[in-house]
Amino acid sequence: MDVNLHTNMILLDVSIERLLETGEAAPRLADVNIELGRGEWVNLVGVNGSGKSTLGRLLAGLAIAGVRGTWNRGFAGTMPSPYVMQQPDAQLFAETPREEIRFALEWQGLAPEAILRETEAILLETGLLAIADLPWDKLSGGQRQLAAVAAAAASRTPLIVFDEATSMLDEQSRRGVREIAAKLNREGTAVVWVTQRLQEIGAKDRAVAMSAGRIVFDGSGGQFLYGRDYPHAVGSEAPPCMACGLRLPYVSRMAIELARLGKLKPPFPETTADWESALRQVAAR
Ligand SMILES: Nc1ncnc2c1ncn2[C@@H]1O[C@H](COP(=O)(O)OP(=O)(O)OP(=O)(O)O)[C@@H](O)[C@H]1O
Repeated sequence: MDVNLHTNMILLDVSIERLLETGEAAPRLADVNIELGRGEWVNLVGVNGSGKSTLGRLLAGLAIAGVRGTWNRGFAGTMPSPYVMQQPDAQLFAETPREEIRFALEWQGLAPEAILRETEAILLETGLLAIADLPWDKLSGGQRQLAAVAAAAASRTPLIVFDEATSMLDEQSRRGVREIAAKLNREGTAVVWVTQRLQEIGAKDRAVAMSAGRIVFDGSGGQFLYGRDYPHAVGSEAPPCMACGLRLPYVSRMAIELARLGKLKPPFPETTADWESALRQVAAR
């Protein structure tokens, strides 16, 4: 057995340079240090061009030229992990959702009956059964992305990287993809979730933020939005989120303002139901 399978994935001082049009070298990744545990969920955030996709691809084990540093993919093994991108079309191999999922299962060398059984179960679970045999051009972008994610999930790898996989989707498809990722994670798959949607990150979830190729923050979602003292207090200085050029989500700005007025104390509500009850209390005071 591979002794690495129970160890964390580790990148130490990893850098990649890129050449600018002027001929100068600029960092694509600079001195990146990160550790990822088996079954962990990591949110990777940062402004456009900050290096999220490059790091995501590296964590997925995809080859990138010119990488320097040390890395060990530990529990993720030596084979590349599925890397789900924004645009589904570049990652679809087969002609229909059913074939796409069957291919992923065939790669694992399952027996034909097991492939048939699993394919049906996955199609049913992901809500793709009714459109399982339609060609891609008869499906919406959201349905094609769901099929790509279902196939990635079928491959049962210890890690999946989602690179802004829901950014082009409507709310229903977005929820569908997110649910598949959450289920995989509950079952033990580590997930790297690259996103620009900060409202997706829970206060206790791990957030890793990048800026100009560097990791500039690695901590909880709450600390990223409200400062290092969260949930005990809200920092008076710009939180790490703003320091790396991202806008605070609307609800976070509202929470900070209510805290400043003395009407709300951290930890702040997270679900819609908790917000409704908190706002009722604020209004009643
Ligand atoms: N194949 C490549 N060769 C050279 N430079 C690249 C390559 N791909 C990306 N870059 C550059 O590396 C930097 C980081 O890009 P990357 O795509 O990793 O960032 P990102 O945070 O994912 O951005 P976005 O949100 O726009 O996808 C950018 O300056 C980008 O222009």
